[in-house]
Amino acid sequence: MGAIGGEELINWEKMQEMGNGKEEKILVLVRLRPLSENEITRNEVADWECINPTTILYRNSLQERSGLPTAYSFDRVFRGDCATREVYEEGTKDIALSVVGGINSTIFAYGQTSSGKTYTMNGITEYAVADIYDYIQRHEERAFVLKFSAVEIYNEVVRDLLSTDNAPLRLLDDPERGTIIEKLTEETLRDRNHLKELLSTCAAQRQIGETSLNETSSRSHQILRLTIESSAHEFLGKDNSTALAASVNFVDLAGSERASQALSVGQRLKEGCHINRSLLTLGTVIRKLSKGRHGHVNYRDSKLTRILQPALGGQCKNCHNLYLEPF
Ligand SMILES: Nc1ncnc2c1ncn2[C@@H]1O[C@H](COP(=O)(O)OP(=O)(O)OP(=O)(O)O)[C@@H](O)[C@H]1O
Repeated sequence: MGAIGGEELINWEKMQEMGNGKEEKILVLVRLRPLSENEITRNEVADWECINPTTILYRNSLQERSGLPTAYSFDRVFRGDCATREVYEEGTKDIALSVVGGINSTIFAYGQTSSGKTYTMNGITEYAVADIYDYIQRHEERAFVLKFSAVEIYNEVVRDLLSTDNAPLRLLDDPERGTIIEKLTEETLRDRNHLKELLSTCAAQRQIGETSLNETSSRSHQILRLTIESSAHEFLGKDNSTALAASVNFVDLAGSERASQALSVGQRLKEGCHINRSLLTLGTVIRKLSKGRHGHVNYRDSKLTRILQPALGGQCKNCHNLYLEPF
């Protein structure tokens, strides 16, 4: 992504180009996690190393027959000692903020259990919300309405994270809007503190399981959706309508560990199967979309991809997505 110009948080020309499909719409970033205190105590060493801003090296010589490290390239890679602020500023800010310009966007965190997905997404969501509100404050010429909803998908069951009612929610097909979630709470936000309160509610409600890899592992996918509608206060004529509406999704995916590695049995194994199947579907959908969306895209194979279909490009012209992959 290019630099953001001057005072503006948004580079409008760039947004227009993205909306017109002239620019890359899927970016993949990798963030390495620093070793935890436990890992340091066990004398573990990191297998991965960033050698430049777009390349990481895998050097686990035990598993490499050739003994040579393998290099992998991504749109951007971040070292273990970089702050979340840096990941946000350099990798995700433009994408999160494209929502105020009327462009749908989605930021996913994908990776193995305990790789730092929730840590990274919490920080990115917080910075994005602060920037969006700062932008709104500086644009008094427009009227903004912000709406927020949040769901988790656990074992292919969808639940409302803003409701104390734990009942599963149904997905319905709307001919205009694609998949919609029946009876989902959508809060109209009063101010940024209201959103902070709702984010705390979501964190408390999210299904937490315990695995042998991470004591507070998230075994569900979480989708936080912020929808922003805006229009100019001044009427510019019906042919010059400036009304904009778009959503940004912050998606913290469940951990993708192998069943054998996590010593999973019973409920944990069932969770792992659902998680891996939905991640596989998401991967297939993203791969097909990145190749130009020819032929059938299997959104319907999991609840995760059904819910994200409008944002991923199933129904919209203006979409922009980021795949953030902590190792
Ligand atoms: N960049 C980082 N710097 C410091 N600590 C980190 C970083 N990333 C993650 N951690 C810590 O590592 C632990 C695991 O992180 P986190 O819970 O975010 O992983 P996760 O990928 O979301 O795991 P799961 O899929 O099981 O929910 C947490 O204690 C978190 O505070």
